[in-house]
Amino acid sequence: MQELEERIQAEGTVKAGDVLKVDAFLNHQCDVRLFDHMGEAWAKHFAGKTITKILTIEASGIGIACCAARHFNDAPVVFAKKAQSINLDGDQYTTTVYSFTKQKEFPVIVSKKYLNPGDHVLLIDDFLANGKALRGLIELCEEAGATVEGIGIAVEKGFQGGGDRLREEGYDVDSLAIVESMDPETGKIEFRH
Ligand SMILES: O=P(O)(O)OC[C@H]1O[C@H](OP(=O)(O)OP(=O)(O)O)[C@H](O)[C@@H]1O
Ligand SMILES: O=c1[nH]c(=O)c2nc[nH]c2[nH]1
Repeated sequence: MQELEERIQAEGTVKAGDVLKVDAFLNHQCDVRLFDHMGEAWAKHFAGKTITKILTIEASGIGIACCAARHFNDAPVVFAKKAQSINLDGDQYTTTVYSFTKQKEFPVIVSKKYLNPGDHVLLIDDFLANGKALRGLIELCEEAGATVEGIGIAVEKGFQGGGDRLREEGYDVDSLAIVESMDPETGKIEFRH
């Protein structure tokens, strides 16, 4: 998606440790017009698939998933929580996920009320790196007996391999920008096309 690639080139910075910082528009300050265009692009890619639910993981996927939902017949958005809470009641699907930016394991929890065997799920997230977050979400869908229809990602870091492993397994992964290489010394960012 040209618009997203241009924003990454203009406003993204490359940090040590394979970190791309795009918090000016994607995952701290949020450009909702861009999010809307991203939703439009996923709706085009996944046209023909019936999506009954959008599933994401807190925190950064939530805003993007909500904007995307407007392009999928206002499908309900469920976000997996990364902490137990007194506000979480009843039966839950749970697993654990290693967080890339926080560098520790988190529980990943969805109430059984909000993910059902009949659901056809679109997974949405801001970043795909090693694929740990998506593995967690896929596991929750498997526990629930829900079908994963596709995966929409804003920025995939292709060199970390998580996306290609999922594609090899047959998942339809639509990443709107795939970073092929990035250099913290020069700041150079190259995309896969
Ligand atoms: O493919 P992976 O290696 O799993 O990396 C991608 C995940 O990493 C980030 O989550 P993180 O917990 O780091 O931060 P967040 O709270 O901003 O969502 C991002 O939002 C994705 O969910
Ligand atoms: O802001 C972010 N930058 C990254 O490089 C990254 N990888 C996973 N999650 C990420 N979030």
